[in-house]
Amino acid sequence: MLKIDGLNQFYGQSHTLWDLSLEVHAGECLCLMGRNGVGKTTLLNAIMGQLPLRSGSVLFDGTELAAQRVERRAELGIGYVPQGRQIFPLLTVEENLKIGLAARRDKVRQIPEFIYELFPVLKQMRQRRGGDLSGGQQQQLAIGRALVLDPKLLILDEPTEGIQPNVVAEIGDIIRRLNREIGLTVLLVEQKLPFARKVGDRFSLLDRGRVVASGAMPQLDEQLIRTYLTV
Ligand SMILES: Nc1ncnc2c1ncn2[C@@H]1O[C@H](COP(=O)(O)OP(=O)(O)OP(=O)(O)O)[C@@H](O)[C@H]1O
Repeated sequence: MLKIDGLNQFYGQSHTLWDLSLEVHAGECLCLMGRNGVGKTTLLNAIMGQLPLRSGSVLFDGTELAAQRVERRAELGIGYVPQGRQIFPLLTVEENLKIGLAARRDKVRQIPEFIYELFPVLKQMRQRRGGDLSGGQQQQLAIGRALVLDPKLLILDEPTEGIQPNVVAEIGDIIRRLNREIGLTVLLVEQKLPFARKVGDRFSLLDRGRVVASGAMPQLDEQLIRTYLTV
């Protein structure tokens, strides 16, 4: 579904992603893992068109994204939950969710009821401002907003960062349900090992801007963890 090939990216003179190739297959949940600063967020920003690529290709469902305007990704069916959530604090929960509607391919302009079923707290708080929500509630809102456009691929950047354990578990259950029951393809950046093991089918490990190991989640063994994950 998403095929990244030979991607190189620079911040000024600093070569950050090196000949990076990666594939996310339809229907799977791929966990992109690695220590702080190895380039995980940079890769997601490059996929989302928020950073220029020096070279390489990002194919989504057969469309080359590198040449497309940023908004095209949502229109093609990529939902994105960025690091830090990026909720609009002065807009209500409902208004935040409606932002995702503009990109829907079927021109539906109403928030689908299943979003509120997945996240009942968003229904309860739909007239409250985004800035009034707790961190966990904001993360649910960010995921809800990405789902509103009815994506084929959901990309999440560390959705558990700074969130209470009970909400982390809830978010894990929801990602798993979306993936296994609805068949939504997921690309997840995650540092928490138990969470990654729970929701991921496969992993790809990044180190200094390169993919250094990939495989089925049970193949993520102690040696890989020691070499590329623990600090
Ligand atoms: N806007 C920027 N300008 C210059 N260098 C940057 C910029 N953003 C990130 N970097 C550098 O690029 C490298 C990769 O950063 P990136 O944020 O992609 O890593 P990460 O794996 O997502 O880390 P984290 O888990 O801390 O978010 C780091 O060395 C970082 O300092």
